Amino acid sequence: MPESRYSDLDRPPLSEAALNRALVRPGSLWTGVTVVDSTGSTNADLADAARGGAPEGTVLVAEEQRAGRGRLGRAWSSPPRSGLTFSILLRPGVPVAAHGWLTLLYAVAAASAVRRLAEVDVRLKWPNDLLIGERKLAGVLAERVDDAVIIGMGLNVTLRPDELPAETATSLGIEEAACLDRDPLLRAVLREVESHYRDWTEAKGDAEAAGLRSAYLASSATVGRRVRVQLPGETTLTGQATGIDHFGHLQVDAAGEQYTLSAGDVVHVRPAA
Ligand SMILES: O=C(O)CCCC[C@@H]1SC[C@@H]2NC(=O)N[C@@H]21
Repeated sequence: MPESRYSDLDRPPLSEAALNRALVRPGSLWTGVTVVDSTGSTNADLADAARGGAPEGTVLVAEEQRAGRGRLGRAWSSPPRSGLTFSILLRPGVPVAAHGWLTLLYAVAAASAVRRLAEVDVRLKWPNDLLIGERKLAGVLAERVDDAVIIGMGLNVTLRPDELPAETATSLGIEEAACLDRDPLLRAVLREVESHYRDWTEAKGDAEAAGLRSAYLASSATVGRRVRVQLPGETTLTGQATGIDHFGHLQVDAAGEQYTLSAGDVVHVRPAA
């Protein structure tokens, strides 16, 4: 893996004031952006805030997380100011059955923003990992708290190879991306999330009508591939990923048997024949 060109000196802090000026406006989804130096987990903090009645559109960004949470009980870690670790609070007034699409919506929006600003080819591993090639650039974690949904994202920006949690991960610095400035990256992701979220809520959670299903499929690195899926528990399923259903679930053909998966850890085995 090539060395990153970036050092700790290239890790300036985020500006809370600038982010609020850019994002919090009349009619905007975003109601306030808070940047903290260090916390356990921005998802956990916003879950507490949601229980306390915090409004939709609350954004919490941490320069450092000491107990960042990942999908399937994993951890998410990155050195201070080397990535973007942030969460948003939504209170979607659409049927709960459609909420499965929220993480996919977030991944589509983030991929589009990063692609545009950083000029890298980002694709999505189901359900919501952002990949460059086969390496993970970012992950998304959604958690429900009563009628609220907290969605957190970790995006590797200037991490060096020795700072990555695994050989299967990467960062924008390592990929020699056109933008390594976290302020515009964060703004672009949140603006894109807002736009997709508006379309989706106006379509009452119908991903087809909102154009979300086709947008997800266009960015998918999983559909059409042979996959091995670690299901919750000890079960593994190997087969061909054939599509995404009405609920955002992955459809897999395993030796002629059709499966629909709502959760799981996907490994891309090899390209589709
Ligand atoms: O790929 C994954 O497993 C999801 C990772 C999500 C990490 C982010 S970082 C900000 C937010 N706060 C957390 O504790 N987790 C998410």
